[in-house]
Amino acid sequence: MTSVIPVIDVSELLAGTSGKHKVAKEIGDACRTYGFFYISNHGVSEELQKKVEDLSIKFYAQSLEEKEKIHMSVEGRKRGYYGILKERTASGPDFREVLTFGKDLLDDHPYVASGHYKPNQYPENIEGFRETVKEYFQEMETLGTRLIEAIAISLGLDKNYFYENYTSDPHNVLLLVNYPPPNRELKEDEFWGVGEHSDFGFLTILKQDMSGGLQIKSGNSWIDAKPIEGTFVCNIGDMLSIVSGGEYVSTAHRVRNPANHSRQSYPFFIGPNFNAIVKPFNNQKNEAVITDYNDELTESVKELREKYEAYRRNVVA
Ligand SMILES: O=C(O)CCC(=O)C(=O)O
Ligand SMILES: [Fe+2]
Repeated sequence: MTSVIPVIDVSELLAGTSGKHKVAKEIGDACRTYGFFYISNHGVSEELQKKVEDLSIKFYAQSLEEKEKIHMSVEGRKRGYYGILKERTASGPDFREVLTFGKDLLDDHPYVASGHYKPNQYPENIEGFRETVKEYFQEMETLGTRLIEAIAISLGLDKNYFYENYTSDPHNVLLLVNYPPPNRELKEDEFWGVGEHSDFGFLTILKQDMSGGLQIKSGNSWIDAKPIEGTFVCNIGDMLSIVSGGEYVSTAHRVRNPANHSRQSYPFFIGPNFNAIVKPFNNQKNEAVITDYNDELTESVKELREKYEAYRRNVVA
């Protein structure tokens, strides 16, 4: 692997013009070689990105007490804030703090009704936060849909393969992440902002600020995924690698804030529907193994899955 992660201009893909197949091919090549690529001309306005950044900076500048008012554990929400060194990767606790948001599902969605899926928590003391984050989430979903279509095409599949099999009701998550500058005296620079890991979903679309610090694994060495103005960094997650039969790689990456000020990044993770069974598109043998596993599901999960299928049929109909 060379140290050049490609920058792919996706304007023709978004416009649906004749160059879109070339874009799909470039994406496919990058997915096989690096599992990472940058996208430019992605259509998400600088103004909206700046609004998200300003709000996120405002949120993190608050006291811990204020931030913990929307802690993830509030009413078992699983969405909201968690603090520095509270999350772990293989190298140890991560030196970053995180705000997480999922999709706002309707109250009659079975996962909401059953209590498995809790509503988002927004910092209501910061004006415009809810609206802006929702708008950004929506933009990321739309952009992600186009990229996933291109990935399907690049694998020789129908453009709608992922939508039909996996992403009609996708489990997407947006993080607003703050990496404070490590304090040398406290030896905080011995921690990773986020240690070596791969993403577990389908595709991640990341907006990083200009601080730097993101690295991706290449054999036994690491290459910098430097910030490039006007681009997002995209990477393949474990589940999409599985669907591709291992053809597309889910590459390990890590971050340490090199700046003497906070680094911010906003990853948007695209994952399959909650009840999806992820399997290689071209491997029947694996499919059989995974179907056996299905028999081991507990009765309560089976029941929930059936309710969900019924709900999906209704929503789609
Ligand atoms: O902050 C970044 O640049 C990357 C974050 C990341 O890899 C993750 O949250 O999974
Ligand atoms: Fe990651």
